[in-house]
Amino acid sequence: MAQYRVVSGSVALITIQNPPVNALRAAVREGLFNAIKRASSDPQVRSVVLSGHNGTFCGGADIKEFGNVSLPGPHLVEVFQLMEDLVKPVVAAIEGFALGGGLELALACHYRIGHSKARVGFPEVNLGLFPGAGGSQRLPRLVGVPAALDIIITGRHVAAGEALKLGLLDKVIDQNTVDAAVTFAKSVEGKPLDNHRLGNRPCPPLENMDAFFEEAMKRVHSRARGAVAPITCVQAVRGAATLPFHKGMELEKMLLGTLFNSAQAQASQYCFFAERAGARWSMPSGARWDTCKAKPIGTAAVIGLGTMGRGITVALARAGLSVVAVETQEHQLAEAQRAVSRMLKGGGRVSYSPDLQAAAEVDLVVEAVFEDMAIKEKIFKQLSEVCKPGTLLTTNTSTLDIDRLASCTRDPQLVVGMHFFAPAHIMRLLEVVYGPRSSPEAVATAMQLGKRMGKVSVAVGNCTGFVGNRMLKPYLEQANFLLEEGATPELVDAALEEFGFPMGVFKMSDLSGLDVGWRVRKEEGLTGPGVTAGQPMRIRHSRRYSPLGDLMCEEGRYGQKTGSGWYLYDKPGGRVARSDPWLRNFLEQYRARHGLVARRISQQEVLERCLYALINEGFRVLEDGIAASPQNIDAIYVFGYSWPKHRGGPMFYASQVGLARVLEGLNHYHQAHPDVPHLEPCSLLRRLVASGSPPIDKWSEVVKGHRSQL
Ligand SMILES: CCCCCCC/C=C/C(=O)SCCNC(=O)CCNC(=O)[C@H](O)C(C)(C)COP(=O)(O)OP(=O)(O)OC[C@H]1O[C@@H](n2cnc3c(N)ncnc32)[C@H](O)[C@@H]1OP(=O)(O)O
Repeated sequence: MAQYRVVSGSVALITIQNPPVNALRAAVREGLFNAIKRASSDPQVRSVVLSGHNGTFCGGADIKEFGNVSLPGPHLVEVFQLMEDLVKPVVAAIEGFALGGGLELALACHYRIGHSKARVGFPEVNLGLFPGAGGSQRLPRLVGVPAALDIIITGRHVAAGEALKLGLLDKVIDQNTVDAAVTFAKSVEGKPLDNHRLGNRPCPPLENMDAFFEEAMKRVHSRARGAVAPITCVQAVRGAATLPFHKGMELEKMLLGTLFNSAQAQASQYCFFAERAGARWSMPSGARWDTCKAKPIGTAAVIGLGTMGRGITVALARAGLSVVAVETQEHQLAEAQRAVSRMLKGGGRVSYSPDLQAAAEVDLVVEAVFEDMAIKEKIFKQLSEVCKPGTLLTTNTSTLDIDRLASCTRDPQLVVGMHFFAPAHIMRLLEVVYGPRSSPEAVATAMQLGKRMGKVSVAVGNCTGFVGNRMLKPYLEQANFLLEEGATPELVDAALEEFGFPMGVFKMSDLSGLDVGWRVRKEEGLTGPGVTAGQPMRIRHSRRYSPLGDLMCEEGRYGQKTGSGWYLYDKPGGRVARSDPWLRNFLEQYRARHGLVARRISQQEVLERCLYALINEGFRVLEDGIAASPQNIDAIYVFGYSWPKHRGGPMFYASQVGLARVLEGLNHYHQAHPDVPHLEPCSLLRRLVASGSPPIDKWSEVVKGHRSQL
């Protein structure tokens, strides 16, 4: 786990060996501890170089170990202190990554030499923690409080060049880092080390320290959306700035104790693994990630250059593909060309054409035109004739039937959905949608392409809205029903924002445009002149329906783009939402017209109705085999719908709340609203509760049992 050998006559070279990222699990900590002791007592050794096997210094503490009540082996703090106290110089040779505990390890060394491509950082905040093995105390002493706080709070990866400027690295080199570190170690043998022991150094002084920390705390409170870890980061760094090292370490230990087994830390760490679980996809046919090969993709075409098409073009170009961007409307094409060039800052290989024929020779097409089945069918028919044999035809539809599009083509097995999220070049999620005829190779190719674009890709089955939008529907529906019953957009949004969403459902709807859902509802036959004539306004397909969104659109209130929606904006395109007296009147008149009596609605009811309805649909998605696992659903929600990471995604949240409580809540609300089928607890949820509410990683056993009885 920690290889020890003496090189160049006097240098103990200690190499951490725990692939793939050399995480500091118990055996590694033990190995390091013993290796340092050995170097200390070996008379031949006058200096030490610490490195990581296979070009990676260290990815930090082993997150998989965190669930253990008592961690075996020596504690990291103990290992690092032993290293810092060594009387022989220790040089960290940093290649690849030094993250979290890996950077803390490097900070306990006396010198740090990094490769020019190396990255360092403290991503613990993303795991609901902070650098609690000395990092919060040593980093400010090395680089100063403001830089340290920024690195610790953001969790960002710092490139070697910047780390050198900050003084975090002593040297950056392009050649073999270990060789350079060995040479350097020999050059400092026998020299005094006191100033290189960060625990001995005071923090560089900071003017207006109180004001600095007060401001930092205010900023963190406003951005953390209820997450505790960022607040603890500020408290710990303040300790470093004001306390002697050993006192700071005591504070750090106390603060880490409050986080380590907290619900938020568990949720965030669950998200870390859920993010990666999507890569191990499988299809109901048994096809899997490790048995299917992706086709090589060098060129792609994007059809339709609205907002989504432009973002997709940028994402593909940034991934190194040569892209043909097609838009039949000349004016839109010219505008898109300007916008894409701006986003790519002149880089990328993109050509533009008004003609679909330009897609003839590409390896893959992403269709991103208007959400209208007839238009998409026509395009797929044309693409099938125009493109060379073997071209993968994908669609960015957010709800429509992939199989219907596939049936318009010569090779339906080459058709999959690639559902991006706006803005497509920024949002991390990609839903890869397979229909009954999509080939495993097509899925593997889309998944691989998602990875190249840096996306969190999740393979899902074909149904209306796939996973994300299918679950969103009951959530939006509840929000509208709550307005009918007496809530305001402000009340609903406040409850959801307090829960941790960056934006409540109505602000989000104003941002994305109310007309988008209106168009989908028209397509689904839920609204439109031909549909509504002679029908009761609040019932569709024998169930409760809220026409509020349709009525708003009929008034021309599409949200931010028109200057009014659920809120009022100072101008079309304005961003600052203000309460709108018009809307209050509108809701009052609507309720009066339909004999609805407004009642007081609590934030708890808002949360339970919106979130439980969404979660209930998540169970149905699992039941139907549309998502392969709750982890996949949660990744979709965290990376596509901004579900707060510290709540772990909807299915994890349900497991934390308690499945029995969710079931009870749904039963309660369904009794109160029997005309709302989305509130009726689904059978998988009932079965899970009947099986004693197993932990989330055991749900699949109940799902399998459930499916085999279908
Ligand atoms: C004794 C404990 C005392 C408490 C001390 C508290 C203070 C210290 C805390 C920490 O150090 S927490 C950990 C901080 N480090 C991180 O957050 C880094 C996490 N890893 C990454 O960001 C990335 O993995 C990477 C290092 C940038 C590499 O990225 P890459 O894309 O190359 O690979 P991945 O697919 O992400 O990972 C490969 C494989 O490795 C698993 N893994 C990665 N890091 C860890 C880890 N720190 N612990 C355990 N496992 C890790 C990851 O899950 C992948 O596994 P598979 O999915 O392939 O099974």
